[in-house]
Amino acid sequence: MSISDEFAFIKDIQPDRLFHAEKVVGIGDDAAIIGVEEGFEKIVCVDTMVEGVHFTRETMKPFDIGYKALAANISDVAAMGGYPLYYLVSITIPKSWTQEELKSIYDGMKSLGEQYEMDLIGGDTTSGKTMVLSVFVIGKVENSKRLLRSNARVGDVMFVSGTVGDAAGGLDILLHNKNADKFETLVESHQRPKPQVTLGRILSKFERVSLNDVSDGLASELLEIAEASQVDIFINKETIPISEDLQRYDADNALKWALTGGEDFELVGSIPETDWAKLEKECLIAGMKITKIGTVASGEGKAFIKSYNGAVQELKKEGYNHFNRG
Ligand SMILES: Nc1ncnc2c1ncn2[C@@H]1O[C@H](COP(=O)(O)OP(=O)(O)O)[C@@H](O)[C@H]1O
Ligand SMILES: Cc1ncc(C[n+]2csc(CCOP(=O)(O)OP(=O)(O)O)c2C)c(N)n1
Ligand SMILES: [Mg+2]
Ligand SMILES: [Mg+2]
Ligand SMILES: [Mg+2]
Repeated sequence: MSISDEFAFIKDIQPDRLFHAEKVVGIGDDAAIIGVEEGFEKIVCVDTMVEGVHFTRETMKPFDIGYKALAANISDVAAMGGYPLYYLVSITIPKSWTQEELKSIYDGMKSLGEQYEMDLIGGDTTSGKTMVLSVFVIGKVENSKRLLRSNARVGDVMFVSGTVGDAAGGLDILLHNKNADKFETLVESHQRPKPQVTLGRILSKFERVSLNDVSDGLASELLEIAEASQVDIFINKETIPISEDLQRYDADNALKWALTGGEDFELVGSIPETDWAKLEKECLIAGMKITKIGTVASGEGKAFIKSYNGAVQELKKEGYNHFNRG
C-alpha cells in the first residue's frame, strides 16, 4: 500500500520518547528548538541519498537506506571529534514506495540513532519522482576542539582507521550479483557502514589532529587535507589497510577501491609524530584498528603514493565525483 496521507505518515514516524526530552521541542511544531549546553559548540551537517546514485532497489533494502543515510552524517560528526545528538529527515517519496518500506527506512535510522541516543526532532515530507533522503545531524563538541582538515603540519604521521575499499567491493558484489553470501562482511560494509564516533572522541583529546571521513575515497580525502593544510602527503602503498576478504574477493581491484571506492566512513588524518605511539596504544586498548600509512611533508597540497620499490605516483582526486563520472 502506498502512502495515502502526509499527516498520518508524520504521526506514524514520530518517536514515542526522546532521549534528550528536557532539552528539546521536537516534531509537532513549525520548527524544533534545541538547548545549548555550556562548554560545547554545535556541529551541524547534512548528507543526501538519491535513488540511482547512492542506492538502487537491488543494492539496498529500505532499512539499509535509512541506516546508511544516518551513518554518513554521524560519520561527519565523528570526523569533527564530536558526539551526535539529534537528526532531522527530509524525504521525497515516489508513489511506488509502500508504507511498509517507508517504515523500514525510518526503522533503519532508528536502530542506529538509538545506539547513540539520538533523537529524531523534525523533517519534511514531499512526493516526487525519485526517492531522495536527506538527513541533517546536530552534534556537539567541547569548545575549541577543532579537528580540522587544515591542521596537518610537516612531520606529522598520517593514519587511517579500519580497512578501506570494502564498501566498494561490497557494491561490486551487489551490482554484479556475485557471491554475496560468501563475502558478507564486504556487503555489510556497503549497506551498514559503522561511523567511527569512539575514535573521533579519542582523537579529540589530542592537542592537534587533522581529520576527514572517507566518503569519496582515501585519495580524495588525503588531497582535501593536503589542500586545506597547504602541505604534501606521502603514503606508502603497502601499508594501506586492505581486508583479507577484499583481497580474496578481487586482489586486482583492491588497491583501486581502497583509494577511490569511497563510502568506507573510516577516519583518515594526521597527528604529530610525538603523539602517534600514545594514539596507537589508546586504539589498541579500545580494540580499534588504526594504521600509520604515511607522513606529511612541506608542499602545496599534493598527495603521493610510494611503493617499496621506490616508485612514486601522484594521487589524483579520482574518488567519487557527482559531476565527473568517467
Ligand atoms: N550545496 C551546498 N551548499 C552549501 N554548502 C555545501 C553544499 N554542498 C556541500 N557543501 C559544503 O561543502 C563542504 C564539503 O562537502 P562534502 O564534500 O559533501 O563533505 P562530506 O564529504 O564531508 O560530506 C562541507 O562543508 C559542506 O557543508
Ligand atoms: C547504485 C550505486 N552506485 C554507486 C555508488 C557509489 N557511490 C555513490 S555516492 C558515493 C560517494 C559518497 O556520496 P556523496 O554524496 O559524495 O557523500 P559525501 O561525500 O557528501 O559524504 C559513492 C562511492 C553507490 N553507493 N550505489
Ligand atoms: Mg556531503
Ligand atoms: Mg565528511
Ligand atoms: Mg562526496
